[in-house]
Amino acid sequence: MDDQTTPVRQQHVFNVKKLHRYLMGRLHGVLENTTFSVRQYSSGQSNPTFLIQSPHKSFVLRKKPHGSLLPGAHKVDREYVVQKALHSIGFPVPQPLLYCSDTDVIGTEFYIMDHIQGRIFRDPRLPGISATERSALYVAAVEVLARLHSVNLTTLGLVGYGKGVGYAKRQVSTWTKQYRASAIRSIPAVDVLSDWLSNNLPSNDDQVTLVHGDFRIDNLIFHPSEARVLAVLDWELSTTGQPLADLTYFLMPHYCPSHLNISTILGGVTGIEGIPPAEDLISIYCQCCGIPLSLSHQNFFIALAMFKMACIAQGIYARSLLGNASAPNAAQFGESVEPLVQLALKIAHSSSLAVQVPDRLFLQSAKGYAVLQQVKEFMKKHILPAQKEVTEYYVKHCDGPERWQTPPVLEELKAKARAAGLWNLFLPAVSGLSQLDYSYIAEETGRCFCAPEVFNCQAPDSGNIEVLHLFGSEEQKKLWLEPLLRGDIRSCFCMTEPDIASSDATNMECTLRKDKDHYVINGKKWWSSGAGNPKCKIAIVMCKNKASDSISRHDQHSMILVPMDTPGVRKVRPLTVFGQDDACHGGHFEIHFDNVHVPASNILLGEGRGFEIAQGRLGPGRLHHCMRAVGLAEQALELLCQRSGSRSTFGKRLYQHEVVAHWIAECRIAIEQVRLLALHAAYILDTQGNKAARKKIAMIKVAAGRMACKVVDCAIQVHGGAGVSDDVPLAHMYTYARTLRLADGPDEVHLSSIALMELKDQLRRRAAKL
Ligand SMILES: Cc1cc2nc3c(=O)[nH]c(=O)nc-3n(C[C@H](O)[C@H](O)[C@H](O)COP(=O)(O)OP(=O)(O)OC[C@H]3O[C@@H](n4cnc5c(N)ncnc54)[C@H](O)[C@@H]3O)c2cc1C
Repeated sequence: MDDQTTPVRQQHVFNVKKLHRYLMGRLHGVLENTTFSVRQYSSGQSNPTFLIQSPHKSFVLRKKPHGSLLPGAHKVDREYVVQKALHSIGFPVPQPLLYCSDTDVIGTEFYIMDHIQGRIFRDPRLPGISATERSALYVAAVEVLARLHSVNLTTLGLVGYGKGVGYAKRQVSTWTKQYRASAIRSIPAVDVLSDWLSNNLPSNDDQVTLVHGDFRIDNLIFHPSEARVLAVLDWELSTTGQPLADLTYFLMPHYCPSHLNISTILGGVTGIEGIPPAEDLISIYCQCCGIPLSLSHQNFFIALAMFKMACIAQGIYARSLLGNASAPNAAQFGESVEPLVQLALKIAHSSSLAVQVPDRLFLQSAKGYAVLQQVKEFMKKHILPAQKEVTEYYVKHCDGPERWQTPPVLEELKAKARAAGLWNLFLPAVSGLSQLDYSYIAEETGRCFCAPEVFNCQAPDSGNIEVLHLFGSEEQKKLWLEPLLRGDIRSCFCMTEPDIASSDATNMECTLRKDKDHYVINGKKWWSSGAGNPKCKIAIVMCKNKASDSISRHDQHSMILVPMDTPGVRKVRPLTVFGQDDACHGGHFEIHFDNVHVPASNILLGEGRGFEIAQGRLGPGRLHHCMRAVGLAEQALELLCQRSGSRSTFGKRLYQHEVVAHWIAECRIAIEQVRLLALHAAYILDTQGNKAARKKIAMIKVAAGRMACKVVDCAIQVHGGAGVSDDVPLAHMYTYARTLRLADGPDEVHLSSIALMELKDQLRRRAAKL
C-alpha cells in the first residue's frame, strides 16, 4: 500500500505539527517526540486520503477537500458513522478511530482509521494475476457486496442513515444536478440519458438496504495472499436504497467494450481469462443474498451506473480545473464522459446487451464456484495437455508390469493439484464443499479419464474414504484414512463374487469367522477395481458372518479392512472390460482370500452392519459417477457436433441430414435431463441426507448410464469407422459408459428399488389423504 503514496500534493498540504499535537493523547500510538510522517494516496478522486506513519503504528486520515465543493458531497462524518457501525458487526472495513470536526486542526473536517495491509487492485482487469485467482477475487468481491446488502439496518442503528425508498429516482436527480454544477461544456447526450432514466424509473425502487454507492474492485483491500476481502473502502457515497445499483455499478467494466477509450475509469474486463462473466457473478450475488435469480430492470441500472460514473468523471475533471482534485490524472476523466454516456444510451435502448441470468435451478456456493473455476483452469493448463503423454505411457507398457503404476506425469500433476488445494474435493468435511458444489466439479473431471485421480477423487478410493470417514474408528482412520487422504496409498472395494449373483448383495458368501482376537476370512471376490495399482494397500471386504434363519438377510454381513499384504490374500487375475484390462484405473481383479487372519479391530462399525455401511458409501459415490458421466457425454456430444459439421455425404454436411440433427437434439435433451436430476439428488443429499436421497440417487444411476451410452453411441455412429478406433476417444468412452449400467448394481436392481420406493410413497400419500 505504501507504494501507492506520494509526498503530499501542494494543494493538499496541511499543518502536520498541529495534527500531531491534536492526535497526541487522543489516538493510541501517537506520542510526543516521535517522528510522524504524512504521505498522500495517489489514487482516489474525492476525499484526499493520507498515510500517517508513527514509529509504532500507521493510520489513514481522510479529509474533505478544501475550496468550494458541490453541495452534499464529501461528508466525511457520514463515512465515519457507517464504518463504525459496520466494524461493530465484523464487516470488513478499516476500524474508524477518531473523527474531528474542528476545522482549525488541518483546515477541514477529517477522520482517522486503521491502516490495513493488503492488496489493492487499481485495474479491474487484474493484470499479473493468474486466471484462477482473478476468478476467486471477483467472487470474494461479490460475496462481500451481498453481505453488505444483507446487514440489518435497524440493528446497526442506520435506518435514518439515508432516505431509503426512491434511491434510483434520487440518484438520477442528484447526479443530473451534480453534472450540471460541474458542466464546463455542453454534452447533449448527458441530457438525453438523464431524461431517459427519469422516464424509465424501475418499479422496484422501494427495496432498501445499505448501499455503498461506489463499490468497485479498487475500493477493496484484499488479503496479501488469499482471495479474501479485508476491507471495503471509500464510503463517501454510502446511503440506504436499492442495492441493485451497487451490483450493476460493480459490474460496469463487464459492459465496457475494450475498444472504447474509457479504460482510465472502467477498464473493460469482458474476455479477460478468469474473470467470471456478469451472469455468474449475478447468480452468486443472488444466492448469497438468498434472493431469486433475477436482475429486473437491468438496462436501467447499468445505464444509471454509467451515468453516475460519467457525472463523477465530470466532477473530477471540473475540480482538476479548479486545482483541488485529489489525483494527478484527474484531467483525463473529462475525456471519458461522452463515450460513457453514449455507451449507457446504447445499453438503455438495447435488449441484446442486457444480462441474461442463467436459468440455473441448483446454484453452487460462491466457494464452490471459485473452486470449479480453479479446477477448469487446472484441467486446461495441466491435465488436458498431459493426456497424450499418459496415453502413450499405457500404450508403451501395455504388456509390462509398469502399466499398473501411475504414470510419472500423473504423479507430478497430483503433487501440483495438492499444492493448489485441489485435493479430496469430493469429501465435504475436508473440502468444505457441498455435494452440489462438488457435482459441478465431478462433471468437469468427467471430461478426461485421468482427471479424478489427479485431484484424489477417483473411485473406488473416494467411496472407501467416505466409509472410513463416516464409520472408521480412530485407529482405523489413522492407519488408513489419513494416508488415503494424502494420496500415499490406494484401496479397493471387494463385494462382488464370481460364484453368486452379486446383484443381490445378500447372496455374498465370503465368510468371516471370529477366532479370539482375530477374524478369519475365506472366499473369492472379483471386479475389485483398483487392486492392480502397486499403491493399493487396503481392501474393504464384504463378508457373511451370521448365517442364521433367525437373522434378517440384511443383518448377516459385515465389512472388514484387509491389508493387501496379509498372508492368504491372492490377486488371481485381472479381468478385462471389452478386451482391455483397464490398467489406467488400476484394473479389476479377481482376489481370493484363503484363511486370511486380520485383527478383530479391523471390523468396520461392528458385526452384521455391512449393509448399513454400503448405503452410506454408495449414495455420494454414485452421484459423482453420474456427474462424471454427464461430463463425458458433453464431450462426446462436442465431438459428434464437430464431426457432423466437418464431413459431407450425399451432398450435405452430416448435421444437415435430419436423422443426425435429431440425434444432436436428443443427446442435448438427455444430457440436460440427467444433469438436472443429478443436481436435484445432490441438493437432497445436502439438505436432507443420504436416506432421503436414495430414490433420486437410484434414478440417476439408471438414467446417467443409459444417457451416456446413448450419447456416445450416437457420436460413434457419426464418426463412422473412426468411432470404434483408438483415433478418437469414443470407444474408450463407450466402455466406461457401458460399465456404468452394471457397476454398483445393474439397472434392473435400481429400477426395482425405485418402483418399491415409489409404491411406498404412493401408499404414504394415500394414507395421509384418508
Ligand atoms: C467395470 C466394473 C467395475 C466394477 N467394480 C467393482 C468393485 O470395485 N467392487 C465390487 O465389489 N464390484 C465391482 N463391480 C461389480 C458390479 O458391481 C457387479 O458386476 C454388479 O453388481 C452385478 O453383479 P453380477 O456381475 O454378479 O451380476 P448378476 O448378479 O449375475 O446379474 C446379472 C444380470 O441379471 C439381471 N438381474 C439381476 N437382478 C435382477 C432383478 N432384480 N431383476 C431383473 N434382472 C436382474 C441384470 O441384468 C444383471 O446385469 C464392477 C463391475 C464392473 C463391470
